Amino acid sequence: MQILSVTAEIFPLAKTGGLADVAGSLPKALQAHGIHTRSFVPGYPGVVRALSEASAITEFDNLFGERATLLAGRAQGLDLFVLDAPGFYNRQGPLYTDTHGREYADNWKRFAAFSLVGSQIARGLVTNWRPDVIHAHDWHAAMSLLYLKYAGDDSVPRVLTVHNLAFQGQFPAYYFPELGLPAEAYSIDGVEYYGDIGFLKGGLQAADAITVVSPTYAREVMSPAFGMGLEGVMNERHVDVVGIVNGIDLEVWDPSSDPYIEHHYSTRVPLRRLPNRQVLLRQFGLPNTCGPVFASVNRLTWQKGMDLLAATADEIVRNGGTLIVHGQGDEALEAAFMDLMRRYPQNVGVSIGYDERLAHRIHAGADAMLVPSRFEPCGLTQLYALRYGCVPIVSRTGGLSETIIDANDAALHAHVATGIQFTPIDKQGLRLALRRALRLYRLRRVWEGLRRQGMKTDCSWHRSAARYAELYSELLNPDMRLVRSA
Ligand SMILES: Nc1ncnc2c1ncn2[C@@H]1O[C@H](COP(=O)(O)OP(=O)(O)O[C@H]2O[C@H](CO)[C@@H](O)[C@H](O)[C@H]2O)[C@@H](O)[C@H]1O
Repeated sequence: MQILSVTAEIFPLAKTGGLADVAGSLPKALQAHGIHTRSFVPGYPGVVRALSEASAITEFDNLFGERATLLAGRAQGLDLFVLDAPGFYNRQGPLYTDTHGREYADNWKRFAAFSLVGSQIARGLVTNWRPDVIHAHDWHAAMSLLYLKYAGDDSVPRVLTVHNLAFQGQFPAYYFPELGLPAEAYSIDGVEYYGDIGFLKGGLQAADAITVVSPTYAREVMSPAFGMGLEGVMNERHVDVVGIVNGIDLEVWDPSSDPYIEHHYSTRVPLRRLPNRQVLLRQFGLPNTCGPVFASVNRLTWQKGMDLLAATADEIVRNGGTLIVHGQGDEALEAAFMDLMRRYPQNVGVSIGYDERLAHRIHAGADAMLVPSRFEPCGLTQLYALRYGCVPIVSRTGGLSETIIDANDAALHAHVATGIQFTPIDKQGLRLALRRALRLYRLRRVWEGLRRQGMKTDCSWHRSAARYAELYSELLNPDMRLVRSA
C-alpha cells in the first residue's frame, strides 16, 4: 500500500514540535505492515540541503505568484516529495514566524500552495506513482483534502490527523477568491468558518476519516471546552473521528545508545543513569543536592500550563528540590522563569531556547518531568520521560491521562504505576502533585519502582501503527468498515 503523507514538519529535517516527531516516525513504523509512505513537505532550506538523489518532477511558473519546483528524493531514511518554492519557504528563523515571532502575513498562501500541490500529487502529478491513501496532518496540509474533494476526485481516500485543534489556520474571507476553489467551497460544508476561511475546518469537512492523537482527546473535542470552535463540526463528523495514541521512535530516544547523552543506561543497568544527573546539574551550574530534580522541556505557553509551574515553583525550592526549565514561547513566561532563576540561583536553572540535544540530556538526568498542560491531545514529552526513567508528573487531560498510570495505592500495590497524575488543573492541583512527588521521592524504593515501571512501558508505535494500517485498509475496503461498526 502506498501512502502520501502531507506534512509541514518532519523530524529530523524541520521541527517546531510534536507534529514533526510523529510525521517522521510513523512512516518507519508502517513499513512493518507493508505500507510505504512518501512524505510531501515544504522546501525549507534545511530540507532542500538534506536531499540526496533529488530529481525535479515538474515546475510551476506561477504557483500563487511564485516559481516552484516539485522535487523527489531521500533524506535521513525518508522518501520525500519537496515543494521547492524559495519565495515561500527559503526564510530564516522558525517555520511559521519571522525571527521576532510574528506570524508570516502570507502563511495562508504558503500553505494553500503546498496543499494544492499535495492534492495534485494524489491525483497523479508524478508519473508512475499514485498513493492509495492521502494522509494530511494539521491545518497546513488540511486543504490538500479540500482541493482534492473539489477537483471531483474521490478515488483516493482522505485522512486528516489533528495534532492540536488550537492551531486552525483561520484567515480573512477576502483571500477566498485567490484560493482557486469553486464558489460553493465557501460554505458550511467547505472552508467557510465563522465568516472567515478556516483551513483546518475545510480539511475536516473534506476528510473521509479524521484521527486525533488519543481516544480521550477524541471525546474531549466534542465539547466547547476543548473543541475550540470546531466542536460542532466534530460532533457532526463523530462517526468518522477516531483517537489513536502516538508512539515514539525508539531509535531516536534510546538511553542505551543516545549520542546526546554522556552515560548510557537501560532497565538492565539503571544505576548507570545517575551520572547524567550530575552532568545536567553541572551544566546548569546547580549544586548536587539529595532532593529531586524536576524538569520541564516545553513550549512556554498557557496550553502547557507553564504559568501554573512558574506560580508553584516555590514549593519545589522550599522543599529542597531543584527545577530545570528548558523552553521558549510567551515573553512574559520566559521573563517569569528568568526571574525565578535570579531569585533562587541555587535551586532553579533556566535555558530559554530550543535545543534537541539539551532536551535529551534533561530527560536522561532529571528525576521527574513536569507536564501540567491545560489540554494535551497526546503529548510526547511524558513518553520520552518514561523511556528515560524520568518520572512524569502530568495533568489529567487528553493523552496524558491515557499514557501515565497514576501512583495511587492500588497501582503502587500492583506495581503498575508509572507517574503522577493531578486534577484539577490549577495552581493548587499542581502544588499538591509536587508535594506527592516530594513524598514519594523520599521513599526510595517506591520511586525506583515508578522509574523502573516507566522504563518498561511500551511507548513504541507497535500498536498505534497497526491502528493506522487498519484504518487505511478500511477506507480502501468500505465493506470491511460497515462490518466493523455494525
Ligand atoms: N525547548 C525545547 N527544546 C527541544 N525540544 C523541545 C523543546 N520544547 C519542546 N520540545 C520538543 O517538542 C516536542 C513537543 O511535542 P509534544 O507532543 O509534547 O507537544 P506539541 O504541542 O508540540 O505537539 C502537538 O502534537 C503532538 C503530536 O501529535 C501531540 O502529542 C501534542 O499533544 C500536540 O499538542 C517534543 O519532541 C519535545 O521534546
